[in-house]
Amino acid sequence: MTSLYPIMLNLADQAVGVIGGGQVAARKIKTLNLLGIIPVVVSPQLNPQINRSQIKWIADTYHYHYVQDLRLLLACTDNRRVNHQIRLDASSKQIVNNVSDQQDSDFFNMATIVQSDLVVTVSTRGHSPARAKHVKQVLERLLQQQKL
Ligand SMILES: C[C@@]1(CC(=O)O)C2=NC(=C\c3[nH]c(c(CCC(=O)O)c3CC(=O)O)Cc3[nH]c(c(CC(=O)O)c3CCC(=O)O)/C=C3\N/C(=C\2)[C@@H](CCC(=O)O)[C@]3(C)CC(=O)O)/[C@H]1CCC(=O)O
Ligand SMILES: NC(=O)c1ccc[n+]([C@@H]2O[C@H](COP(=O)([O-])OP(=O)(O)OC[C@H]3O[C@@H](n4cnc5c(N)ncnc54)[C@H](O)[C@@H]3O)[C@@H](O)[C@H]2O)c1
Repeated sequence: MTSLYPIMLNLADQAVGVIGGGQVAARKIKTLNLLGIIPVVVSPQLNPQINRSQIKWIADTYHYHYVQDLRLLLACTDNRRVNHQIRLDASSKQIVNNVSDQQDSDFFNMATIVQSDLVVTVSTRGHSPARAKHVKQVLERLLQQQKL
C-alpha cells in the first residue's frame, strides 16, 4: 500500500470488534485497552493473555449480526477465508483490518506507546512490524530516560 495517512480516530459512542481470540487478537486488545477501549470479542476460544474483564466476549464463531453495529473491526482469526468474509460483509460505515492480508485492510495498526495524554505511534507502512516493535521499544526507553 502506498497511500497511507495516519490519524487519531474519534470512537466516542462507537464500538470496536475483534473477531478471533488468539495471540494476535491478544496483542491488539492490549493496545485497545491501553487507550481505554473495551472491545466486543467474537471467538469460541480466548487466549489466556486476554483479560476477560477488559472485553465483552461473545463465545461463538463469526456471524455478521454480532458485529453489524460496530464501527471498527479487527479480523484476527487464523482462517483467511473468514477474515476476508468479514471485510466483504462490512458496511460502508465500517472500517476493517484483516490481519492476514494487508491488501484486504482499510487500515494498518501501529506500534503504540500510551502515557496518559501522550500517544506515540510507529509504522513501517506494513513493511516490517518487527522493526516497528523495535523502534517503539527504543522510544519507550528514551521517554523514560529523558523524563519526557
Ligand atoms: C505494530 C504492530 C501493532 C499491532 O498490531 O499490535 C503490528 N504488528 C505488531 C507485531 C508483530 N507482527 C508480526 C510480528 C512477528 C514478526 C517477526 O517475528 O518477524 C510481530 C512482533 C511480535 O509479535 O512480537 C508479524 C506480522 N504482522 C503482520 C503480518 C502479515 C503481513 O505482513 O501482512 C505478520 C506476519 C504474519 C505471519 O506470521 O505470516 C502485519 C501487520 N502488523 C502490523 C502491526 C501492521 C503493519 C505495521 C507496520 O506498518 O509496521 C500489519 C500490516 C497489519 C496489522 O496487523 O495492522 C505490532 C507491534 C508490536 C508492539 O507494539 O510491541
Ligand atoms: N497482523 C499481524 O500483526 C499478524 C501477526 C502474526 C500473525 N498474523 C496472522 O494472524 C492470524 C491469527 O494468528 P494467531 O496467532 O492469533 O492465531 P491463533 O491460533 O492464536 O488464534 C486464532 C483465533 O481465531 C479464533 N477463530 C477461528 N475461527 C474463528 C471463527 N470462524 N470465528 C471467530 N473466531 C475464530 C480461534 O478460536 C482463536 O481464538 C494468522 O492467520 C496469521 O497469519 C497476523
